[in-house]
Amino acid sequence: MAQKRTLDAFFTVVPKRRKENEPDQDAQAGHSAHPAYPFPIANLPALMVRDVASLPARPGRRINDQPDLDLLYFEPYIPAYLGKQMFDFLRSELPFYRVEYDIKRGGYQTHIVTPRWTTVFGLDDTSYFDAGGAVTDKLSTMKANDKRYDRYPPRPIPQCLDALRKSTEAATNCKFNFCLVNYYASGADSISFHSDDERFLGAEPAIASFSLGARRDFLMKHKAPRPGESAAATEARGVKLALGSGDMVLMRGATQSSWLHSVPKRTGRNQDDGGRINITFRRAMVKDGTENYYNYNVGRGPVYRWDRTSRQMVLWERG
Ligand SMILES: O=C(O)CCC(=O)C(=O)O
Ligand SMILES: [Fe+2]
Repeated sequence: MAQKRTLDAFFTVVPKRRKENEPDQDAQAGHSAHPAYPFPIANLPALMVRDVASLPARPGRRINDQPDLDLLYFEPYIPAYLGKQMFDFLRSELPFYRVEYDIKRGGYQTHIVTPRWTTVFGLDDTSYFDAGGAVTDKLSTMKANDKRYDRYPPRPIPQCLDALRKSTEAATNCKFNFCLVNYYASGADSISFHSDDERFLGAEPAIASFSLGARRDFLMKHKAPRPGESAAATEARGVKLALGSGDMVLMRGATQSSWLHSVPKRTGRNQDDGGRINITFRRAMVKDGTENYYNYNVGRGPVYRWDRTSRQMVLWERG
């Protein structure tokens, strides 16, 4: 019920719009525009783009001292001053969603309200955006025609996130075509134990995961061994990384197939330490990935946007 009260409160707040005579701080940098965006998304100012291009701030440290675990931990990847700027920028400029869906759990239909704000950009490896922004099939170079793209028209990764994607590709030797963003407004927002091992990512997917803003615990535990599998896995200890602003964890190899990860809720004194943004870069190989990511990170509900005055996500109304 707390969830419902919070949502009702959001509906009553109308986002503030820039007045005609107020300077647009992004005027010089411009915007990323696409018909599938709910609104144009501001570009990162040139100075920030320059700074992002010089990352990572530190080399990554390998963590592979446990069965099937292969992490590369950059602590940090983004220095504090830039992490703060990026946190404020992305929270203010991106469209966010509070996705709801129904699942069957233990024979019962359950309604899920995703316990965090989400948004997603990208397109799987079978297609690309042509110069005009049209989703185009790689093989035929014709406009892609597939029902999996119809429900949620794919959105190109905006410049403000693409700068970091390029840096991450260079630092990791991996390719990424998707960018998922989570915003945890407080300790009440969370992600439960799961693995990102969907078939559409292919075998041994590499996922780069950035933290900005409040420090939150990132917990990992080994999956139960499947029948006939070595019991060595059961000897694995849990992993706890207290991820700070600017940190990046690359999860690769057998990590997704063998381990679960979560960001648990925080209660008591730590609940209101401020928001946290998580950015993950991934590579979806096939169209099912595009459909799945938009379904669970954009969905069919309303768009929200950060309001600097009331300091909360408010319903965004086209206008
Ligand atoms: O917020 C995080 O650090 C983790 C997010 C995550 O696991 C996911 O989006 O799949
Ligand atoms: Fe995950």
